[in-house]
Amino acid sequence: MIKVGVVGGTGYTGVELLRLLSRHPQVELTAITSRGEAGMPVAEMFPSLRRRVDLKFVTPQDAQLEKCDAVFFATPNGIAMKQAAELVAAGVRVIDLAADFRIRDVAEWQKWYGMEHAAPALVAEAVYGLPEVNREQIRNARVLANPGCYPTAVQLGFLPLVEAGVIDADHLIADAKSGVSGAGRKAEVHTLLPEAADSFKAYGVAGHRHLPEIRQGLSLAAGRTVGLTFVPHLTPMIRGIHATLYGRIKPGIELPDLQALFEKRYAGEAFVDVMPAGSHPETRSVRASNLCRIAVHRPQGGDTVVVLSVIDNLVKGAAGQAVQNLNIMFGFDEEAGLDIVPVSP
Ligand SMILES: NC(=O)C1=CN([C@@H]2O[C@H](COP(=O)(O)OP(=O)(O)OC[C@H]3O[C@@H](n4cnc5c(N)ncnc54)[C@H](OP(=O)(O)O)[C@@H]3O)[C@@H](O)[C@H]2O)C=CC1
Ligand SMILES: CC(=O)N[C@@H](CCC(=O)OP(=O)(O)O)C(=O)O
Repeated sequence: MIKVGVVGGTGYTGVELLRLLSRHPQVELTAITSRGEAGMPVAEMFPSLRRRVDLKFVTPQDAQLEKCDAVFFATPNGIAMKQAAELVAAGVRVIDLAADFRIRDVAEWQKWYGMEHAAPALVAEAVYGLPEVNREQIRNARVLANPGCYPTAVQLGFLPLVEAGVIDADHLIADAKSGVSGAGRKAEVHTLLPEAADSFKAYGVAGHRHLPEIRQGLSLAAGRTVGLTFVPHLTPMIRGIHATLYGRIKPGIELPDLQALFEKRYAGEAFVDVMPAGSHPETRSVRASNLCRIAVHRPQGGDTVVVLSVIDNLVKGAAGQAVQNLNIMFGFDEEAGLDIVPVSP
């Protein structure tokens, strides 16, 4: 058993972590924080956790955190970077669900996130936690940068094509749609029911902070800087991301069987399901699970490959992937606590 803490236990990814960790056979939940609700029983705020989580919220400064083997930060950007060094020095392994350690180029991070980085040295040692790419490095990570939700869906969809060098890496297009829980639990006008329901809109077309993260991952896979157009959309659903990805087949190459390429790339991956040729995966088919379902198409046998990639933003896009990373870091079965059948409907 390992002792685990969660900083930010009142948010959407925080409560999702608690749902998953409370049924994890090798985890003892030890400290769950809230700045405003310290002292309140966790199950009073989240009755879904009654009989599962028998702790009260503590403040983010609570000494219990330093006694944990691992601490998750399910907090806004810019929080983990201030607390991680102290925890790491105390022997705690840190898993950040925010973006503090995702971008290797600190100046680039500061540009996109609009703040000064408090722990550049930890950025250098942090491991980017996309298990399907970095499993070996994740095993020894002291600081784990859990990928963003859009970056998970987009990278998993593009990777087989980019690694094989079969599409024009200068002109990748990712058209992605997210449910409203992607914006978190904090009160904001654009996530109010009358604002978000029965409507559909793009945002961040001029530049979204996930663009440099996706570009970094795909550039490493391609061995050169890729060109990417990324357009996120807000859809009136609660959970889920649907990414529709477009790539131009390089002229004059001998194109491999695309279905076989994807099946081979993800053979043995517990959480990536390559659907049969011709499929149209639904976000509903991964709801509440750590799965990414992918389908690859080549419409009319033309020069464009279309990949459809779906995840639950709160699970494979956040808390589930974070637990998957914890499992790898501590040598547990990678599926421990994550053997979940998606909820449908
Ligand atoms: N929602 C999603 O789909 C995804 C989210 N993420 C990332 O995960 C992180 C959490 O997201 P989400 O759960 O949606 O956010 P929420 O807004 O729902 O929750 C944020 C949590 O952080 C706590 N918190 C806020 N400020 C501080 C602070 N200064 N110190 C300590 N705790 C603080 C809040 O608790 P309290 O106020 O009670 O202290 C709350 O529990 C974010 O960085 C987000 O970008 C990543 C992938 C997907
Ligand atoms: C729908 C929605 O608002 N989604 C959020 C992205 C999700 C998120 O929390 O960002 P990180 O993965 O970087 O932590 C957004 O576009 O800002």
